[in-house]
Amino acid sequence: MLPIPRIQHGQTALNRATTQSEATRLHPHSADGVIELLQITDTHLFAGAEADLLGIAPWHSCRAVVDAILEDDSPRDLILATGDLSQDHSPESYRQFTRLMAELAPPVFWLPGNHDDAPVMQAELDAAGISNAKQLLCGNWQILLLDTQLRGAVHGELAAEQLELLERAINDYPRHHLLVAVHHQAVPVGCAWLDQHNLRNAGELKQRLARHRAAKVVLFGHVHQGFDEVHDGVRYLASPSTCIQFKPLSDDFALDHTAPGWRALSLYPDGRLSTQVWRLPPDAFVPDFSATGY
Ligand SMILES: Nc1ncnc2c1ncn2[C@@H]1O[C@@H]2COP(=O)(O)O[C@H]2[C@H]1O
Ligand SMILES: [Fe+2]
Repeated sequence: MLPIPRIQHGQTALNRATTQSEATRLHPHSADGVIELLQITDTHLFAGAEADLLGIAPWHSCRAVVDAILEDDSPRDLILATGDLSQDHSPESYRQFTRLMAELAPPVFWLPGNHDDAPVMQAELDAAGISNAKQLLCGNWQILLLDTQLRGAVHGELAAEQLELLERAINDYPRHHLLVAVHHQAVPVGCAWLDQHNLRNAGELKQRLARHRAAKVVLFGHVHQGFDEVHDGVRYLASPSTCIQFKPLSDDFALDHTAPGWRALSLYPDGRLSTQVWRLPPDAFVPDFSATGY
């Protein structure tokens, strides 16, 4: 009798993904080894497409973002969905997400945000054939998707096993450039109300990144605004949400008058990167402030 093939941890149903040890290998489309990726974050979807979040319907704004991405047919290698995919935690809200993502060709990888119900999320994304891989090797880059969710809290924390995953990834692939994706911000973004809801043990992340000698990028969601700063040699990047935007540099909770968006990144084999925030046209899905009160 032939042995039953053993599915290794990290293996996915994706065409272009093969597995070695715990990491999932992806092969960049481009012959020169540049990795093209998109960040989509904080979709905050409900079960119902018409449901409202502070003056806009997140399904419709996410639908418009997917349409805008589809207008540009340049090849992409992967999409990172950095949490708060659901607003109401319902299985149907995750099915709304998987149906929208199914329209985009590249494989999607994900991590949970403070709003997500991780078991429901995983069940629905698994059922839709979306990979649960959290350690990717793509060309000269390693991409890690870490879980910062602390159940019941708005702020985040990296649990011991997440820190071990990071430590192991750095030890196993010291020459790969490293992109760590998380939900919560590890550096202040300048909004006092939101910076209380940060990654509480960011120091643990920073200590480990400081030991890594190749390029280092931390990509996060949660802040519903674009962000791009370098701290101690680490590039910290965030994307606008596909729904509501928070007002930059505001001490108190306030919405911004900017349109929903996403981030595109090109990761070069030598560790450089280029990146750009894209948004829907001005005034698209900007809430009526007189109605929401913010
Ligand atoms: N009016 C508000 N004032 C303060 N916090 C809020 C308000 N509305 C929503 N929030 C919370 O702030 C959180 C920050 O981003 P989240 O998307 O995690 O979800 C948000 C809500 O949990
Ligand atoms: Fe969010």
